[in-house]
Amino acid sequence: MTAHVLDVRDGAACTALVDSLVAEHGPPLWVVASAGIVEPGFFLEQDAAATLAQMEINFLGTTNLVRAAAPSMVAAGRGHIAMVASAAGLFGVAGYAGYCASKFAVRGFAEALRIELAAAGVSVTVSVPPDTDTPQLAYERPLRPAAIAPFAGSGRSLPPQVVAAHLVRTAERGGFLSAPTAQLAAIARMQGLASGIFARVQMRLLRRSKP
Ligand SMILES: NC(=O)C1=CN([C@@H]2O[C@H](COP(=O)(O)OP(=O)(O)OC[C@H]3O[C@@H](n4cnc5c(N)ncnc54)[C@H](OP(=O)(O)O)[C@@H]3O)[C@@H](O)[C@H]2O)C=CC1
Ligand SMILES: CCCCCCCCCCCCCCCC(=O)[C@@H](N)CO
Repeated sequence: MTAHVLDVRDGAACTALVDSLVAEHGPPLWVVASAGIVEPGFFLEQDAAATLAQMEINFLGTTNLVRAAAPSMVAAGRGHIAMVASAAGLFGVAGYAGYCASKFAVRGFAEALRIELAAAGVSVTVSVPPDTDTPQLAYERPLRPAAIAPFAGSGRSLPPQVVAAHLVRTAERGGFLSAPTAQLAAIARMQGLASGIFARVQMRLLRRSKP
């Protein structure tokens, strides 16, 4: 296993790294966009830099990686694109307005991209986990507004391995939302009804228009 370091805000760096990896190894079977940050705090008490940083890394960073990797996967006709959003990308959580926006953005992007790539055989899956035991959660907990902690911190936090394994399983069976707890899965199912129908309608249109 090898690791390479880059800033996902740098689209050119994402393209250069992915291009060199594709040249060496061929198109990826898996791409996981997980880089993210959280800056908790009530919106009116936060500066614009926090909103910007969360959008740039969580949302635009995700699109930079996908833009770099997807063309070779489409050409290969296979592969899984997985993105890590959040339960805060399913519903609003006070104290997380900018974070929620960035994660809703990831989910909206993925929902549309999934339709666009379906005929090419490339799957798109989004993880919407609750609190997960990582350094980010340790950073976030003391900054989470106390008034919202009874809701935002209501569930037990999951081990990252559980979240990751659920995402892989969901992608492998062609599912869209990976909601790794029963409650979140129920919420995702309720909310996704219309999106699921609209996706099928659009996939049919795209398949028909293919030369
Ligand atoms: N932990 C939680 O409770 C939850 C997390 N999530 C999401 O899961 C994803 C992973 O987070 P998690 O593992 O918890 O957090 P961590 O802080 O533990 O890890 C985040 C990773 O993102 C990287 N990263 C941050 N900024 C950039 C950047 N500009 N360019 C490249 N890499 C960057 C960090 O790299 P480095 O260390 O080098 O800065 C780090 O490896 C995030 O998108 C997060 O929002 C979703 C729901 C719950
Ligand atoms: C009837 C009530 C049912 C409620 C079920 C859902 C409860 C879970 C609330 C989840 C709050 C948001 C988690 C944000 C995780 C996250 O992205 C940050 N930890 C990032 O670091």
